[in-house]
Amino acid sequence: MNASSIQGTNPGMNDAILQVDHLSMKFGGLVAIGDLSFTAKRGEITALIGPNGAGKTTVFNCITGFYKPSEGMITLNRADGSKYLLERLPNHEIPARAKVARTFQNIRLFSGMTLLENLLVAQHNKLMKASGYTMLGLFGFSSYRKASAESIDLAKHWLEKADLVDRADDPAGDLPYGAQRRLEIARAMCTGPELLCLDEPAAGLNPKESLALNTLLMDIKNTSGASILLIEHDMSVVMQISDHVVVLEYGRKISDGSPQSVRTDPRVIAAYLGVDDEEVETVLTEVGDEDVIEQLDIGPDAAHGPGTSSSYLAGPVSDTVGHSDGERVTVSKGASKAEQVDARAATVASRPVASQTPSKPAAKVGAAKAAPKKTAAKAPKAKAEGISNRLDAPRGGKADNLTRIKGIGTVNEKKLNEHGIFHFDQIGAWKKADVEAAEAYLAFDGRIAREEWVKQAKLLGQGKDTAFSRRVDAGKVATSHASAKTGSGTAKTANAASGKAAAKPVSGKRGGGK
Ligand SMILES: Nc1ncnc2c1ncn2[C@@H]1O[C@H](COP(=O)(O)OP(=O)(O)OP(=O)(O)O)[C@@H](O)[C@H]1O
Repeated sequence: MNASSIQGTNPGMNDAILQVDHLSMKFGGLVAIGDLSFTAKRGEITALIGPNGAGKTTVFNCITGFYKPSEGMITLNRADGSKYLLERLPNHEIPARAKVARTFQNIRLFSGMTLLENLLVAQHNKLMKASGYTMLGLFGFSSYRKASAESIDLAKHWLEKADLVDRADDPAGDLPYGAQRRLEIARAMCTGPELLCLDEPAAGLNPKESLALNTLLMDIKNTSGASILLIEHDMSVVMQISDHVVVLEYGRKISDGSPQSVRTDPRVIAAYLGVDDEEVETVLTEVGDEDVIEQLDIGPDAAHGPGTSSSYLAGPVSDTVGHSDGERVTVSKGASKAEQVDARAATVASRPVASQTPSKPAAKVGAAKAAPKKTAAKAPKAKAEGISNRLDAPRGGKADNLTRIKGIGTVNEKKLNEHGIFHFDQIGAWKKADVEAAEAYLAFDGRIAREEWVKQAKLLGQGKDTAFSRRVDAGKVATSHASAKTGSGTAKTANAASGKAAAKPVSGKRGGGK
């Protein structure tokens, strides 16, 4: 036993299979994860969601040993009572000893090998051990024969579960995309995990394939004893199969609870919509969800969200974050939409009771204007006007659907339009000064460059697609446009046109998979 394994100190079943305590991960000056704590319960499906760049994959990389966290503790409680501190375990030991398996955003199968071979390769360690790490396997050593037969049985078992047994002898590369995703999960299950970590398993799947995936995941949960930690942007998957949802924004936890509670959490809605502080409540009112507006008036729900003095948020997000080694790094001001909702809720909650009239959303919009205004992120108007290729109106009276650019939601598209930006080629031609000017009024410090809007816009302007625009066009991402590829219109008219798209902001994503 070493420091990473605490065998026998915790006999019996621990309710939590995974406990993440005060996890932080920084890359240079960027805090990708900041003081994150959450628990995944044994036998449950826990979803980790959040807009692009929220830090979800980084959390997975810390759990599976790809990254060593800057701070914090990740404890894996196995069913036999042993505990593993994953941040201390060498990454090659995490699957074997802690029994954690993962899949990746991009499919990593051996495409030239058959399905069966892919599943046998996953059991390589077991077979090597049975061969005594020699060539005895080749000579029919009995322990190897037995292990080999067991491996084949296990592979067949998971091929059946994944509804792929008929294609066991086909090359993996010949499978349709959705089937390849299921094969990856089957392969991970062949390693006998207690915790299965899946990074965007539904990305790029059509509705039928999504359904097959849901069925497989529910089957794993109900019959294998494995618990699942899921990163997913497809909210139809998250809401249907998750027991518990943890929401990240800019590396901080902004909500944690049942799918229903998270779905109606104003912080989550604000984070996904990507609006700025003046618009948070306006958007919620436009969304027309009385429950959400009500919550905004009475303040955060202490049962699942951060309270006013909450440790959930680990300090102000738009602030300077201290680290144990003395280094201080800055998270861009005004970055967190969730925090803006909290600030607004606190302001509204401090109003005299008589002024709180929950049945009059219009009055609440008025009250919202009393909330603190953003300061540093808001630039002088002159700077905001400084984009070189503004137009007075869209060419031919028709704007491009800018929400096909990963990072631009309906609210920001509306703002861009208001500032004379209607077309992909305009954004594609932006120079550094234009990007800065746009960031000034969008309050997006550095995000336009990080999300590569210019590069995306160039491609889209040439009539090409990006992975994200394909997701928008396939209806996988909420958009303001009736027809994803064309048209424009304001967020308001779009909400009216697309009905539920706006009323259920959590059902879309602000960006797409990598
Ligand atoms: N190796 C790295 N070096 C520097 N920055 C990194 C690295 N890995 C991630 N980041 C940054 O950390 C932040 C979180 O990234 P991460 O990939 O974890 O987000 P995510 O929530 O998984 O996003 P997505 O939904 O787009 O996959 C981003 O700003 C990203 O650019």
